[in-house]
Amino acid sequence: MNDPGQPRLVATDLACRRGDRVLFRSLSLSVNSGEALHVTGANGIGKSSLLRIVAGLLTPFAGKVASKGMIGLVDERPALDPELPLGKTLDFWRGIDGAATDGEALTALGLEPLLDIPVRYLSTGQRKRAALARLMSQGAPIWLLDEPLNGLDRDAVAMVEGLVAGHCKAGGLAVIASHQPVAIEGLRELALEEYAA
Ligand SMILES: Nc1ncnc2c1ncn2[C@@H]1O[C@H](COP(=O)(O)OP(=O)(O)OP(=O)(O)O)[C@@H](O)[C@H]1O
Repeated sequence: MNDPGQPRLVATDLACRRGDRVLFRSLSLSVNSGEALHVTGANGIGKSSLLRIVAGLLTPFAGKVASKGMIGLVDERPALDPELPLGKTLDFWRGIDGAATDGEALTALGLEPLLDIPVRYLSTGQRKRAALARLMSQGAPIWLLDEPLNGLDRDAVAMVEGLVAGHCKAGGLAVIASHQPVAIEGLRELALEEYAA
């Protein structure tokens, strides 16, 4: 039985329709504190749509999502002002999030040498790491990560896998949509398949 004080995510009988296409139907998932779920499937199958539904950014065609704990989402659109130096835009979010772990996140993600560089000049992998730093400083127990390993080199992939594993070990939970293999102990898989009407 899950402790009522711990984060939890439950989706029941979800259906998702985009345009005139049903992407999935009767999809349920449950992720408890300490667990990570890897959502896999072909391009366009609906992984990002599922994460957006779980985050409350997209209304499901059917079904419902219940969550306990704040949700943090990292996707292809990091909310980092492209004109500002990285340090300043992370400071902006730290002011809003009010969390005190930013220094830890910067070190963990190797971002300290990049703080004076405008976000628009950062490489794909650097920008991804910056978005993860913002997520870490947010202090949300529920992490929704859409392709978090895209653009990362091998060392950075291992670093992010370690951060997610550490987050779960500390009582958080994570849902990761990724084409790439994700090496996290105990990771469960939810494989999305083509929906046949
Ligand atoms: N706003 C929209 N209106 C209509 N269709 C959309 C919209 N956004 C996405 N789609 C379609 O929904 C389908 C699923 O998209 P989604 O981004 O969820 O897939 P995905 O599994 O994350 O893909 P990828 O692996 O390529 O990132 C795609 O066919 C896409 O074209």
